Amino acid sequence: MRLNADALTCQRGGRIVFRDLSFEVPAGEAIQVVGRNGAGKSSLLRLIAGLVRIEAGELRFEGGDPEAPIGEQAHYCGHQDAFKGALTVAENLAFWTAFLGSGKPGDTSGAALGRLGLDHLADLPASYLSAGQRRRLALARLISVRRPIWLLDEPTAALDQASQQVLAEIMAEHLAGGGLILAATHGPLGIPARELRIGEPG
Ligand SMILES: Nc1ncnc2c1ncn2[C@@H]1O[C@H](COP(=O)(O)OP(=O)(O)OP(=O)(O)O)[C@@H](O)[C@H]1O
Repeated sequence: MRLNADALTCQRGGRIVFRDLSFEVPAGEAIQVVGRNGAGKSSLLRLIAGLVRIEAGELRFEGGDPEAPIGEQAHYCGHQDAFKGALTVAENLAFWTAFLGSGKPGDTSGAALGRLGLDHLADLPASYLSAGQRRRLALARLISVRRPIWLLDEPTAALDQASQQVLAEIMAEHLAGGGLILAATHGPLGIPARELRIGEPG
């Protein structure tokens, strides 16, 4: 599998964010998207996820499912963690597992909660979670449903050292299993990654 971006241009609010951006991500590789504030790192991840329109250029996912949009073969973890505060931690993850996995049988959400150290909080309403716990719940989706492309926007934000280590292990396992990762971050990612710098003048 390989994600190919060819001369991508992204426009938001009538202004060009980046243009002619080309790169490729082979299976088993992580890309760290870096650049100044406003360079378009989040926009790039959202564009790959299918949440922002491609203004020009082309995005292809070789070896993926030709029938499915790339966004449906990707996990997108953005800045905002999408949960219903009144539902418990376990209920929120069960919802996302069914939704993202198209309701396929085999509930892997219990194991995912354990891996992210949330099993003792499973029955707590999500609104009671701390910032780092919320982020861990968002990341639990990555392993409760298997998708080859991971698009992670500042994934280590709010995570303590131990949780950053768990995330690094999960990412390394995903790469070892032939997955791809694009992560936008200002800090270290915790795994070997190739740098993709965007938004530089010229
Ligand atoms: N919904 C939107 N409508 C219009 N413009 C937007 C929208 N979202 C982002 N932008 C603009 O797109 C540009 C790129 O924003 P983006 O969030 O992708 O940058 P970033 O590199 O992720 O920044 P940061 O490091 O601050 O997170 C910015 O100039 C921003 O103002």
